[in-house]
Amino acid sequence: MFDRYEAGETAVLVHIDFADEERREDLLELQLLVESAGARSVGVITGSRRSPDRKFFIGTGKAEELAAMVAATEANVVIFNHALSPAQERNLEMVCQCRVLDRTTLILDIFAQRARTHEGKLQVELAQLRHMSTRLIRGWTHLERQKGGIGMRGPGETQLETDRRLLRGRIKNINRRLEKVDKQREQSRRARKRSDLATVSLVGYTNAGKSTLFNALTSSEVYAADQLFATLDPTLRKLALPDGAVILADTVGFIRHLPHDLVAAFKATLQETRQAEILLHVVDCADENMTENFDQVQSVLEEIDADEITQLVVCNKIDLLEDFAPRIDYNEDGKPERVWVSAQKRIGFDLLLKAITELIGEVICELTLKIPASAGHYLGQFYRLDAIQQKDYDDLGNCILSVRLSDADWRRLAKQSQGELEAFIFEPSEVDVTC
Ligand SMILES: Nc1nc2c(ncn2[C@@H]2O[C@H](COP(=O)(O)OP(=O)(O)OP(=O)(O)O)[C@@H](O)[C@H]2O)c(=O)[nH]1
Repeated sequence: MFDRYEAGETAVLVHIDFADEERREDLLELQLLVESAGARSVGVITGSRRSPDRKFFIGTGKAEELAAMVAATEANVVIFNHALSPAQERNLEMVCQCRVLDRTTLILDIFAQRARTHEGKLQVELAQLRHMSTRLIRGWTHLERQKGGIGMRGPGETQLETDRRLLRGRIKNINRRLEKVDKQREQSRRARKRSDLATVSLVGYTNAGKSTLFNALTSSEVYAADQLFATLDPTLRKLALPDGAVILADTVGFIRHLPHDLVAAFKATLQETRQAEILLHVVDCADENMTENFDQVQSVLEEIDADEITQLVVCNKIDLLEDFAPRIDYNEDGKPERVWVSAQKRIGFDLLLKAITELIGEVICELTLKIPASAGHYLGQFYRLDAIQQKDYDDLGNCILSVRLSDADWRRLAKQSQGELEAFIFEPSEVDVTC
């Protein structure tokens, strides 16, 4: 990280307080993000507004104040804690005479630095290219083009100079390669399902301690660092439980207002989350923004249709709380709801494994359905989930289907069918089955 500081990327940060909760960001988090990107903050401009100014996002007076601070500090980049329109970026660059980046570009840059696998790199490149394509029209020529620096790193950095036609070609090419990787991933997921091991996916706000927990539980060496988004690619390991085993998946850290392009680009990674039987939602219980971060993660989970999956909240970093012993909190149905641990100090792991074991028994559902020929389209849905254990037909042409799938998948399908699938549940002994 130090060589990045030596590279001398100095930034003036701009943070505006909005009354509107939807637009509100956290200044401390921006500072962490900037640090994670390897830059050094040399000044901060703050203010409050009802809504963004069309031309500069901040008002004209603030824009002048910003330009003066850039000149005084000799900063080489301005970073906004908000999403800017291409026109606002261009106008601000004219006034400040330096590069101006928005929050999306900053997050994409961090992702570009951290991506480790082929798939992760492709996903980041795709998101960067999409973001860039909205900004290609602007007059870059008035600014000195330096190689490197925030927003210019990563696989897509040379693409700014290419025309839209080339950019579109590149996007198409990446999409094709990603589709291929996606298929391979799907195959390995199916193989995993066949092995009958449930998948437990770690989710959580960035820096909550997922990778540390993943490493400690599986004794592997996934990159864990006190930087945001140290994890970008899902990593899978077998985790032994007191009676059995599960697949543990480490996934990307979430953040509020995760750029939409990024959610789209990371679809495959998040898909891993969607298909898990249990989510371990890791929270940093020593962080004062704990509740807010928790809600942000929940809303991303909703967005990717993963909010129906059974969750166990892992309250991590209890070593930072005073006099705190590990424990399991149960809900009124007697199911484990929260476990208090320290991933770094390896405290409370026995309780965590106990809680996962207790939940695993509840999350797989096995059913037999009698599906009439007229509702044959449901079969494809079970095939796609690789949930079919046995398939027979009775004399009337009804399909007698034994399925094994996660409780969350079943609930999702049942909801989509508006109750029809539930009406097909039956006891096999009721009919005379002929193969
Ligand atoms: N004190 C303390 N620090 C912890 C604990 N667990 C993790 N950390 C620290 O928290 C920081 C973030 O941990 P990571 O495991 O990289 O977090 P992550 O959730 O994987 O982060 P992303 O990759 O950004 O999503 C690191 O500096 C860890 O050493 C803990 O139990 N106690």
